Amino acid sequence: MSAPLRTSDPDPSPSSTHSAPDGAPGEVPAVHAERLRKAYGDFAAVDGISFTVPRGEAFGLLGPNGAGKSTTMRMIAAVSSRTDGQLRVAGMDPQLHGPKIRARLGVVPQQDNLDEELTVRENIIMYGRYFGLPRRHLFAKADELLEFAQLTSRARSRVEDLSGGMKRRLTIARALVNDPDILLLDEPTTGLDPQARHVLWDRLFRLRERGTTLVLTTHHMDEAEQLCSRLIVVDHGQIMAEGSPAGLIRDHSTREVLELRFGTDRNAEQAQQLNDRLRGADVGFDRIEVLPDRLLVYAEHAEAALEALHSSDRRPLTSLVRRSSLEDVFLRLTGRSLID
Ligand SMILES: Nc1ncnc2c1ncn2[C@@H]1O[C@H](COP(=O)(O)OP(=O)(O)OP(=O)(O)O)[C@@H](O)[C@H]1O
Repeated sequence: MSAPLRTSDPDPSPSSTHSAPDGAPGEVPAVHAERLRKAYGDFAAVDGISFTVPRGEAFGLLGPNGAGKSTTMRMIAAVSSRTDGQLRVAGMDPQLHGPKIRARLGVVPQQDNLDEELTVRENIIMYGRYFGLPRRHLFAKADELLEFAQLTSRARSRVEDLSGGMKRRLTIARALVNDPDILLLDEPTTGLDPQARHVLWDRLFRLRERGTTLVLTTHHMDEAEQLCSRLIVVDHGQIMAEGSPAGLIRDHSTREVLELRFGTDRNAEQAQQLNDRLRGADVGFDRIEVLPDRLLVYAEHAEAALEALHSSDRRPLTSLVRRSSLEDVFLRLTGRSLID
């Protein structure tokens, strides 16, 4: 579905010639940002971030509300100008080549902006007309995309009759009408139920397999883990860490976590005593985080840590052993939870 990004793209901007910092030699990265900054008055929503997305990658911006993810996406989509730094999309400067860049992008905004008056199929066709696609091509394309989005049986339905998951799939199908090299997705599954999210992840995974570059924002760690080959963790407009989901977990957390609940009033007081006890145990203990409703014990061997506690008189009300996740990485890096 994706046409390759070519190094020979005509681009009159002298500042847009640069070598690819990542990916195969000679390949222009899908996105390249250097000390990218966006300020509103004195407030820096994006505060000097640098990253490269080689083509074909599924790249994520993971961070809490207000981290600056959407602002970054708007600059990539060439609908918002940067205050400072460099940005290239398919080798082009969004401030100089907005229309050319937009022709090669698919954009899935945070809020669905489908035309509620039109049918499902008409939404795709109308959108395709903005790109000047020929009518006959567009009809065939709409049918292909409806099938991809598993909406063929709803082609004649009005948008207002669709479920939230179906609307999201239609927004993605519509964004693919111009065969984009790069698909930008802002919070693709926020607000959807678990089943709808999995259907959507499956569709996005297929796009990734076809070579479409995916750039997505999310504050859901499971989404980042499912979809992204690499991601940046963003907070207060800055990059806290960068890597693959597995690499980030390896670098910033223990292998396992033991979650303990002693009761709301007792969690904090238990933490210090447990800390002292686990320091002396051979369980690969790192630290304890106190959350309002539970303690998180970071240890390489959480089951063994639990056993060490069972031999004491400090019995938790509930206990759970799990693998470390990106949520733990975020907590480690920022001292805060991803979901407020
Ligand atoms: N037009 C604007 N004027 C002033 N401040 C803005 C504007 N747009 C965004 N901001 C601020 O910039 C910061 C980053 O916002 P942004 O929407 O990029 O965050 P986000 O990480 O995408 O979070 P969310 O998931 O909630 O959208 C926020 O503090 C927001 O209030």
